[in-house]
Amino acid sequence: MSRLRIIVAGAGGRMGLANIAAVAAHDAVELVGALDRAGSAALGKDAGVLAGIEPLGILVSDDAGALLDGADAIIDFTAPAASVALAQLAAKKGLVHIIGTTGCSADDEAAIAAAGAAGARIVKSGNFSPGMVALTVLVERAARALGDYDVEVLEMHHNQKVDAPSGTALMLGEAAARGRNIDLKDNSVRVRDGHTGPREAGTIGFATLRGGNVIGDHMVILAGPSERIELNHRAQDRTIYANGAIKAVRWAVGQAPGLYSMADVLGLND
Ligand SMILES: NC(=O)C1=CN([C@@H]2O[C@H](COP(=O)(O)OP(=O)(O)OC[C@H]3O[C@@H](n4cnc5c(N)ncnc54)[C@H](OP(=O)(O)O)[C@@H]3O)[C@@H](O)[C@H]2O)C=CC1
Ligand SMILES: O=C(O)C1=N[C@H](C(=O)O)C[C@H](O)C1
Repeated sequence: MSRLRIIVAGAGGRMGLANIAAVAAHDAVELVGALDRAGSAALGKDAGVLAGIEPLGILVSDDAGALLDGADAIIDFTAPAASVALAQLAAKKGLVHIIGTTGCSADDEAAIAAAGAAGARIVKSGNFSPGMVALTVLVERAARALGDYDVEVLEMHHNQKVDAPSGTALMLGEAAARGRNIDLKDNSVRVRDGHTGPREAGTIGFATLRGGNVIGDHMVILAGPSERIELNHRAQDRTIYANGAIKAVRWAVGQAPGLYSMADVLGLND
């Protein structure tokens, strides 16, 4: 079987570099293009050299339209505006679009869903690590079983991260909210400052730490009257996300157009 042809967007970014290296190392896929924004320092450079592996003969370009004609899939960990624009292109060309970008607004999410309805095969997740997706299942069950415990989600990332809470923290919050049959957006406390008063029962709290080069640490705490359960995940290498994105590409090529999650890829919604 021929290898799936992949374009990596945000090629010069932290995840772009990890995605290039992971695609180059995988037998079932091949890198056919590398994209970055107009004006990026990565433009014109060899994607393999940028990623610290052998030269691949693929130069980073800002011409998405031209590159996508020869591709089956885009792996995109960039920024919300870029992901929306790529989703619209993917819809026109019927491509697989893997979106790891976090910090999307409600309007961005609606535009991405519309691109799925219009012909793209999109897998979007705040975290592509299979371990993290498994953790969301545990969190949902624990939040259901311990219905009166206080749920707090704590995350720490590197000092260059631009959105908060992390996409993963929000996924974990959504999982806890599902376990409680409540709507996260009406029951979350995203920041605390000043004289806040006592904690409101039933809410899901978030706390955000930033520093150093932490790849991604998340903890869900369920605090009860005389005990505390801590469900922890620590990413040790961005390869875990990149390999999850490749798994999603391989799954999505066989699906009808639409918007899917990593839980769909792993068969957790069957
Ligand atoms: N779902 C998951 O598993 C994971 C998700 N992420 C998410 O992925 C995203 C990227 O993270 P990270 O790699 O650390 O960030 P970086 O800032 O290192 O990389 C982002 C890349 O996207 C490029 N970019 C920014 N804006 C645009 C645009 N409008 N058009 C095209 N390219 C653009 C940047 O170019 P330039 O630098 O030139 O501005 C850069 O190359 C974040 O949202 C992060 O939260 C990260 C890890 C895992
Ligand atoms: O920006 C990052 O680095 C990460 N972003 C994702 C998020 O917002 O949860 C996933 C991972 O935690 C790393």
